[in-house]
Amino acid sequence: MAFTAKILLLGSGELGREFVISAKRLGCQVIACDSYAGAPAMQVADGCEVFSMLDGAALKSAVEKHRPDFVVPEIEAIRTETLAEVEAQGVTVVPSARATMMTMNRDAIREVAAVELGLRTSRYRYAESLEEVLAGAGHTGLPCVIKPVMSSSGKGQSTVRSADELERAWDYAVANMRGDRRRVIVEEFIAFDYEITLLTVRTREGVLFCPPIGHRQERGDYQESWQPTPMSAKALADAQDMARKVVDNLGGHGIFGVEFFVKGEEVIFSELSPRPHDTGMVTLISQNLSEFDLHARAILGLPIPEIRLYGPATSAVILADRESDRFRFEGLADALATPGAEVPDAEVDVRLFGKPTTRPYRRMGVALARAGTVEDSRRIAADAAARVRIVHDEG
Ligand SMILES: Nc1ncnc2c1ncn2[C@@H]1O[C@H](COP(=O)(O)OP(=O)(O)OP(=O)(O)O)[C@@H](O)[C@H]1O
Ligand SMILES: NCC(=O)N[C@@H]1O[C@H](COP(=O)([O-])[O-])[C@@H](O)[C@H]1O
Ligand SMILES: [Mg+2]
Repeated sequence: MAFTAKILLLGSGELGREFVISAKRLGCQVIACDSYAGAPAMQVADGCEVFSMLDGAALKSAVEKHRPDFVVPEIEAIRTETLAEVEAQGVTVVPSARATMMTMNRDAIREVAAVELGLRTSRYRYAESLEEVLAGAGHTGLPCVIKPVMSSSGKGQSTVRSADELERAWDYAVANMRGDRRRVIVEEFIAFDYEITLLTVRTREGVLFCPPIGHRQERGDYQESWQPTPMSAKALADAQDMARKVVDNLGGHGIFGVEFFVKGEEVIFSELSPRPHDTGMVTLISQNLSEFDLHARAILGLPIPEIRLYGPATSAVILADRESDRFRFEGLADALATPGAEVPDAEVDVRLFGKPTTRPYRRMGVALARAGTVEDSRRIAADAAARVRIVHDEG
């Protein structure tokens, strides 16, 4: 069998699963890796390996065993020193070993954005002790947001409104941080009007943008995302300009999810993922090429003649509420029948990720909706998501 390319995927969640489908449609062979067996992307890949992505030796031996053309990170927490070694040996790390290293560490990417590129960010300080947290909050003012430098999906993150909450926020960050650096970023709380993800594709021919995605977060994790989100031409141009500067600095080819806060006409850079973004799952229904298709094409050097929005669309998450490995979904038929006759142009779809276990707030699926307006698509996607119920078999 002749494959277009061989890909080693590091992380095998829902984003990886859709990426595998896109890459396999273009004739790639994909080996999916994660720390547990039966992960979502493994179920649709050609092969799999189970090891911790933070285990450098295991990562190296997976690369040696499979000899991939591309190593494609899907999660943030990866032994990035090993990726640098792999890259030095001639394997393409997507988008680049440096990009994965910089974005895994909030302090590293913040230095690039705020200091090297001079982009507008929130005021911030780093802290490695409670004393430094107190000093940091003195610099940013209250409220402030405290986040481990290594974490994602809001883990270990809290917003502090009064000084007596700082100690709890520090303890919470330390207890939920990944990796071995006891370090947090203390950020000025931005009372933004709205926040966006600007999906930015870096290809051999240049940089392309998807229409901006708006989203709503709870506990630092996204609940719904919609596309397009209304923005002034000036704010969009500013966001695109900043996104281009950051991705050009990071280099390589692929899709990036660049996050901004917008307040009035002011656009504030927050952070970015050098890979498909969770809020970008809306593109599974909104665009001619999803963020996963775009990532695959950019990596493989295939043309992207046009990114076309089919119409306003929303993704809404389906979350679990407890820890369990004995559960099933109910209401799928009901969800797919949303919205019935009253919105004739609407389309609804569901993605269930196939995660083997539930835990509180774990994302198990998304409902997708496209309609005549963003408001209609939000309402329909929320309805459809609510109709999918996770039922637990007791005993
Ligand atoms: N400085 C801030 N001011 C106001 N809100 C903030 C600030 N920092 C973070 N938030 C809120 O928390 C959300 C999550 O923050 P952030 O993106 O930094 O965390 P994350 O753990 O990297 O999440 P993910 O990995 O899902 O992108 C933001 O999308 C925003 O809604
Ligand atoms: N914000 C990052 C993000 O959404 N990442 C996605 O979640 C998966 C982990 O899910 P899990 O924690 O339920 O295993 C990751 O593998 C990735 O697909
Ligand atoms: Mg984020």
